[in-house]
Amino acid sequence: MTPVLVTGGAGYIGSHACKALARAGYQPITFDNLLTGWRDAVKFGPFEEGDLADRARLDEVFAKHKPVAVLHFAALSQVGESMSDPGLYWRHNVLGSLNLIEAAVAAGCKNFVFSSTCATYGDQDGVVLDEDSAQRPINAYGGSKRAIEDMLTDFGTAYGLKSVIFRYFNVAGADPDGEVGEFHQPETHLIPLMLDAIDGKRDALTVYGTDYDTPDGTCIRDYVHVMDLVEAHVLGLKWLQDGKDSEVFNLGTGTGFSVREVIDRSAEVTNRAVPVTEGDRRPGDCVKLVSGSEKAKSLLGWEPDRSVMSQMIKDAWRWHQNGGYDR
Ligand SMILES: NC(=O)c1ccc[n+]([C@@H]2O[C@H](COP(=O)([O-])OP(=O)(O)OC[C@H]3O[C@@H](n4cnc5c(N)ncnc54)[C@H](O)[C@@H]3O)[C@@H](O)[C@H]2O)c1
Ligand SMILES: O=c1ccn([C@@H]2O[C@H](COP(=O)(O)OP(=O)(O)O[C@H]3O[C@H](CO)[C@H](O)[C@H](O)[C@H]3O)[C@@H](O)[C@H]2O)c(=O)[nH]1
Repeated sequence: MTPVLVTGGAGYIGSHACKALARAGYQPITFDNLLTGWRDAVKFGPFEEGDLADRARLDEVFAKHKPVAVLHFAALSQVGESMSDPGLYWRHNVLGSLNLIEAAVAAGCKNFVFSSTCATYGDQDGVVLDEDSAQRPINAYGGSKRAIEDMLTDFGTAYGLKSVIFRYFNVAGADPDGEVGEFHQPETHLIPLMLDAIDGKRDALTVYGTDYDTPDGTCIRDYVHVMDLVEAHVLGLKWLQDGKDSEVFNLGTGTGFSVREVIDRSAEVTNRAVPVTEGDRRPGDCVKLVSGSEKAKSLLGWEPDRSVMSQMIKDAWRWHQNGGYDR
């Protein structure tokens, strides 16, 4: 099996990626410090505990496994936290990624797949965002991710590092087999918080802002199923292995859902009421983020067939009721 290094493989998206990679005939080697991830989520290949800040440990892992590519998911990724503690995000995400990129180049591993985000676009007056849209992040999380994108471009020019950069929109859902799923502690994402409220694990879901300039006053996002998202990564990896050029791809569906629409759909899918309270806007939130994602479909042949809102909620609900990890 072809070894690939997966940073953040113990986290939500990384663990699903490891499953997809193993299915596609790769050996996913998880490199993770378990800061927000789970040892029990590492099920599809070897585990190497380590921190991106530790260059010697990275060198050791590259030398041991000789991966042909890196898939880099490890990061801090909470918009609100990045507003209140920007230094943490710049240090952790940017310096950690610099260490990783330098270690990859030093080890002669020249294929790199990177988890970027629609947060790099910032607020752009409700336009559909495609890969050529300007990047004007309004929070330190998005700023840190844009900086890493720039770093990959510079290392490409200097050392021939080839990269596929994926700008994810909002990732949701879980592995339908229930082997892995979304489990953050604390949780900050809309759908799992809503399922907690439905289930009585929290009193209510707080809607962050009801006075936005949108049809129902709540923010709009483009939700993509985690299983579809990780399939794009397998395609991105093959793209690089085929010797193709560095590329940037959005991963979303092109359809926006407001917070209220997601709440209504969840009530339908679970057949339960969603306890809701209305709260203030959350600092750093964009009004509307919707993807132009034709490029991934046309160049990579990506087919996001599970990214239907009711399916994402259904899969998340199943995991919510039966899943979870012990460390
Ligand atoms: N969830 C989303 O909707 C979304 C949207 C856009 C982009 N992303 C990006 O996707 C990636 C994965 O997100 P996720 O939701 O799976 O997050 P997650 O928190 O579940 O997973 C991140 C993993 O990285 C590990 N990690 C963090 N810092 C590390 C370090 N310094 N060294 C080693 N391991 C470290 C954590 O322990 C965790 O297992 C992130 O880069 C995030 O920015 C996520
Ligand atoms: O309790 C909550 C949680 C969220 N929301 C709202 O629901 C929407 C989605 O919020 P999430 O926290 O689920 O997702 P974000 O859009 O903030 O963040 C996601 O997209 C970002 C890009 O904007 C980053 O990439 C990040 O990693 C990823 O989780 C936002 O309008 C948010 O204000 C609420 O109303 N109440």
